[in-house]
Amino acid sequence: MISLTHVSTTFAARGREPLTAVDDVSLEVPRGSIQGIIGFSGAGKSTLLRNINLLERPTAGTVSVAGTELTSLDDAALRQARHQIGMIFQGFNLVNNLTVAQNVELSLKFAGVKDRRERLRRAAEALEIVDITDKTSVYPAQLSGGQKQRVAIARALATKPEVLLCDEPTSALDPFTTATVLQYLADVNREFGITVVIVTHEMEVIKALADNVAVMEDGRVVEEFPASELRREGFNPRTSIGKYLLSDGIRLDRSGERPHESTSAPQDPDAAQPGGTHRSQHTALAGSAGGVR
Ligand SMILES: Nc1ncnc2c1ncn2[C@@H]1O[C@H](COP(=O)(O)OP(=O)(O)OP(=O)(O)O)[C@@H](O)[C@H]1O
Repeated sequence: MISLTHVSTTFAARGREPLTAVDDVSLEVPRGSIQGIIGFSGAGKSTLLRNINLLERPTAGTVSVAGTELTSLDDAALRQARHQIGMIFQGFNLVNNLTVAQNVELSLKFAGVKDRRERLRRAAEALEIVDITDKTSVYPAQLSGGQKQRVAIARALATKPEVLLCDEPTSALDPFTTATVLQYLADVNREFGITVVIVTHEMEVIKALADNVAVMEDGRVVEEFPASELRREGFNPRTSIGKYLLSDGIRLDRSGERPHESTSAPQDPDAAQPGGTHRSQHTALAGSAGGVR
């Protein structure tokens, strides 16, 4: 369904060293599956996600979605093809001076649905999918974070996309609301067969939702595995960053020792514990992957 072949994205700014955010990534996402992309801050996850709908055009490589090679399309054809790809963001990106219904209707307007009644009907239908029909006339400021994300999901679904790209969709939400939003994403994947790609730094999100996992570091996909592996006892990710991401969340060093910084990735994060070595992994990873949230 989604096929990335040798995709690279380099940002070049005058007076600065070019920065390769995505470095020669090839990835296949099967139709109807949920692909998780995980990695530390700065690993290139968001850039790779934005490469899929060409919100960020890769500097090299090809991107195909549903059999169409997006990287070969002209601007008009690309605008049309993008209607097959919905996207939601960490910050929801709703238009504050439009009501909930108008926010969803706007995406249909952009998609070229000319008839207003048809737009309103489809907006209501999309809002029903995420059970938020009681809020159609309110403004985003009157909604909770979880409600805003549900409206954003409705807006993304209104054009009946085949693919839904999710950029840290639950990072701004509490755990309970996170579970609710993930449930809606799981439901739309199952009910409508929508292929989902979700970027997150939260392993819990990957465990709950993904079928397949890609681990990114320094712009590269360094490891891929089926998410079911995460539930298998004895599963041991191949790379140190994969192992680290599997570890049990935040553990603070209370020893008072402050190991000197290393710029290389840890060799054996399983060995982290307790009293000192863990922080050195944080600093080591911060050096190699741009920091840990
Ligand atoms: N438009 C841009 N111009 C220049 N550099 C950029 C741009 N967008 C991203 N970068 C850089 O590319 C690298 C990868 O960024 P990206 O946002 O893709 O990482 P990420 O893994 O999604 O991080 P986070 O989890 O913090 O969002 C970072 O070093 C970032 O500063």
